[in-house]
Amino acid sequence: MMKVLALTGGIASGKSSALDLMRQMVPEFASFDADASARHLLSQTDVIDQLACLFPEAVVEGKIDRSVLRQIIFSHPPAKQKLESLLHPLIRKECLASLAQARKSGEVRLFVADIPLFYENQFHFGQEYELLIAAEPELQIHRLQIRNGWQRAEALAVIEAQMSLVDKIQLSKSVIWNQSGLDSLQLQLKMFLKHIGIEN
Ligand SMILES: CC(C)(COP(=O)(O)OP(=O)(O)OC[C@H]1O[C@@H](n2cnc3c(N)ncnc32)[C@H](O)[C@@H]1O)[C@@H](O)C(=O)NCCC(=O)NCCS
Ligand SMILES: Nc1ncnc2c1ncn2[C@@H]1O[C@H](COP(=O)(O)OP(=O)(O)OP(=O)(O)O)[C@@H](O)[C@H]1O
Repeated sequence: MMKVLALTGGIASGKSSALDLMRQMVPEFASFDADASARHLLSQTDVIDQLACLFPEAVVEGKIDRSVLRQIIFSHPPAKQKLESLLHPLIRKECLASLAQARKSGEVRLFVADIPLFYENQFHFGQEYELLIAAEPELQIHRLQIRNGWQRAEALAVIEAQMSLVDKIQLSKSVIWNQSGLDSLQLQLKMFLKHIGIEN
């Protein structure tokens, strides 16, 4: 029987790292990545055409400049809402299609959807389990400075636009603290998977 898990957490909390580890730990594994879905959608002509009307400065030579778009939406809440109204229904559709495909294959033991805004948007897709990857804001900022080369203010703009860690912890059924090394993350994931009946 396939288990369906929603994986969430703030920016740079370690969701992709957790997803990669689970992929290595569980042989019959399938996943959906909402950020990858958004990137794919932003390369489609019909979406680019709509964004060219909404945010002309974010379209350069017929392509979306994601860095410009990020600066627009995180400094202007109504712009963020417009982008989300366009993309979220499409991301949701892709998530449901990916889940349906995993079910149909009959070979998947664990399906994980990495949904950064799972709690902000009440992005329910038929998940049976929810797992929050938690890291404190100072560590998120540090990781973004290193991984993305961002300034502190750029990182803070995104973190402040997301639900606070405390609020997410209150909503979440399971939490993994990702504040030390990958070994600790892997160990906690192993325990979580055992808890939901997936031995590895
Ligand atoms: C703003 C965009 C163009 C920035 O692209 P970029 O390549 O710099 O970032 P990437 O897509 O890898 O996202 C990184 C992280 O930013 C955060 N983030 C992205 N969009 C949002 C948002 N609308 N609200 C709050 N945080 C967000 C998430 O933590 C995400 O994991 C892009 O994130 C986007 O298209 N966002 C809108 C779609 C969306 O809401 N995605 C989240 C899916 S649930
Ligand atoms: N336990 C850890 N130990 C050391 N580095 C880590 C750990 N977890 C994550 N990182 C690093 O922190 C950064 C963010 O991690 P990751 O990309 O997994 O987060 P994310 O939540 O998927 O990010 P985003 O929301 O931006 O897509 C990466 O550079 C990753 O290598």
